[in-house]
Amino acid sequence: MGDIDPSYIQSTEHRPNLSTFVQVDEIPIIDLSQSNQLNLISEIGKACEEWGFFQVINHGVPSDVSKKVEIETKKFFELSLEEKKKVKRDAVNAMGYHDAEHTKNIRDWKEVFDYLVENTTLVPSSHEPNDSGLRTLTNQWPLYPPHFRETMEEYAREVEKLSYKLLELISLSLGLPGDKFHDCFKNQLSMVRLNRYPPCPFPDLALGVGRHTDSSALTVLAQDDIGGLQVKRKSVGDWIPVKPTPSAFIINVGDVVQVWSNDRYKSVEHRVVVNTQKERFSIPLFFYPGHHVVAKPAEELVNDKSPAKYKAYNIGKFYANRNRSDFNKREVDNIQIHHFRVLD
Ligand SMILES: O=C(O)CCC(=O)C(=O)O
Ligand SMILES: [Fe+2]
Repeated sequence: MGDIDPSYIQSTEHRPNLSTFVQVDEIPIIDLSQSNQLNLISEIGKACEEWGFFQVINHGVPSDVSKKVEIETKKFFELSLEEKKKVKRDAVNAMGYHDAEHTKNIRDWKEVFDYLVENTTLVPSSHEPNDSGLRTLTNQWPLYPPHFRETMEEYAREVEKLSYKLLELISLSLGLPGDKFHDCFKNQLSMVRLNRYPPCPFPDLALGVGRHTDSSALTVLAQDDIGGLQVKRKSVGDWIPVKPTPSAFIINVGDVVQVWSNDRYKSVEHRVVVNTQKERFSIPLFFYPGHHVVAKPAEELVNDKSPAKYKAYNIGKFYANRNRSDFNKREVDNIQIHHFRVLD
């Protein structure tokens, strides 16, 4: 079996307890096709408040589009490493193939392919606060498999529609206008990530993705039937596996919604455990505002009794800061939204 590369090893307190790994279905499942809109909004609000996570069914994304994406994803990862590395991500272009992702400076047991929902978008040239320059970020598309690009673009368009719908429902559930945040997604930095978690001989030491919150506004995740995603239960702090539900999407509140909602909805920690037997695929779309957006608690939710819990921060700078940190292992902690928290 050999030894594990030390860069993958989680510190003792963050290793998964595999003996208690049971599939329970506690994360709410919400039917988006229900005709009672008020009920739907209230189910979404409750799930966001209690869990920060829920699954949606009858969501409108055509099943053939999802199926095609699964097939193309598998075909891409089956290519030789040499072929995949023709579209590898580097320090300048954050999009493409990558097999050395780090979460909290520990290497994840996975390989990924990232692409932007808008094929070209603008990001700050650097994370430096005084640098107001912008640069263009463009997707890298592999030559093989031949239908990869069109399949991925079609998928992104469909899941983007669902993301806008969820954003509207979440806004309404906070008592805000449905279109409150719509314009924040002009020039969006949203990205789709194809994740492949290979079987791992050391599932007790490594994680597919270490514990983290998503820095998006919200995340719309498709997973296969293997399982491995775990969510930290808000009330108790233990790790709850998200049982795969056929053709459902898993939705989670990201850091931006936590800030917009002034902490009513929390961006909840999650992680992925791996197993010795089976590879697993998952596909999140991180629905992410444009670089120009200044994130701060919605003014309707702030008053004398409930003052703003966050200082305003620029989405583009946050993104630029994060993107330099997951490419290489760094000695300092990544930027997090709690750095913008107003101290009580
Ligand atoms: O693979 C999964 O189920 C979740 C992946 C994840 O949390 C992420 O990529 O941010
Ligand atoms: Fe995540």
